[in-house]
Amino acid sequence: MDHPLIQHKLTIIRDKNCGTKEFREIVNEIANLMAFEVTRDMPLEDVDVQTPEGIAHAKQISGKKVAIVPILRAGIGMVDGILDLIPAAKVGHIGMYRDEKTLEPHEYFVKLPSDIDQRQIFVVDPMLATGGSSIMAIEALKKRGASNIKFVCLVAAPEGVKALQKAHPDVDIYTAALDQKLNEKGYIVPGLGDAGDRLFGTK
Ligand SMILES: O=P(O)(O)OC[C@H]1O[C@H](OP(=O)(O)OP(=O)(O)O)[C@H](O)[C@@H]1O
Ligand SMILES: O=c1cc[nH]c(=O)[nH]1
Ligand SMILES: [Mg+2]
Repeated sequence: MDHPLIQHKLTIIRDKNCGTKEFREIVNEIANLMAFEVTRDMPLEDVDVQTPEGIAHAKQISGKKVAIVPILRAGIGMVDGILDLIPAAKVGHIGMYRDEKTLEPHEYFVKLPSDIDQRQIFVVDPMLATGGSSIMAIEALKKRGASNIKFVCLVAAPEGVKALQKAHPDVDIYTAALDQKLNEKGYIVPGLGDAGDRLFGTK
C-alpha cells in the first residue's frame, strides 16, 4: 500500500531507535489506515434514511460480519487500530511461534468466535517472513470452516508472499511494504527487526 501516510509511519517504526511506546502507537495507526483499504469491497445495501430535510436514498454495510484474527503475539499490535473502524468486529486469537533454528511455525493457542465460518476474516500479523506462521494460521481457520479470509501485514518478504500465495491462493495479501529478502536467520531485510519484541519491549 503506497499511501503517503502509511509509508511515512512505516519509516518511523523501521528506525531502530524508535522506542516501544511509539512503535506500538504507530503500528496501530498503520493498521487503522490499512483497514480503510482492506474493507473497500465490503458489500453495501440500499437504505432509506429520514434526514431533517427529507428522505435520503443511502447505503449501509450489508450483513457481512467481521472477525479480526491476530497471530500472537505481534498481531495483537494491529487489532485496536482496525477495531477503531470496525467496532462491531469479533476478535479471534491464534498463537504461533517460530522455532528460532528451524524457522518452523508452532501453534500453541486457538480461540475463535463460534460463527467464524460465517465471517469475513482479517488475519493480522506485522511480519510475513517465510510465510510458515500465516500459512499454518490460515489452515487452522479453514479447518474450522472459514473461507472468506484476507491477510494484512506491515512488511513482507518475497519468499513469504510466494509461499502464502501458493498455499492459499484464495487469500488476498495486503502489505505496507515488500522488502528485499530474508537473511540467514529468517529475518526480513531491511524489515524492522522482531516485531513482537519491539511491540512488547521483550528484548
Ligand atoms: O513468516 P514466518 O517465517 O512464519 O515469520 C513471521 C512470524 O514471526 C514472528 O512471530 P514470532 O515467532 O517471533 O512470535 P512473536 O510474535 O510472539 O514474537 C511474526 O510476528 C510472525 O508471526
Ligand atoms: O523480520 C522478522 C521475521 C520474523 N518475525 C519478525 O518479527 N521479524
Ligand atoms: Mg517475535
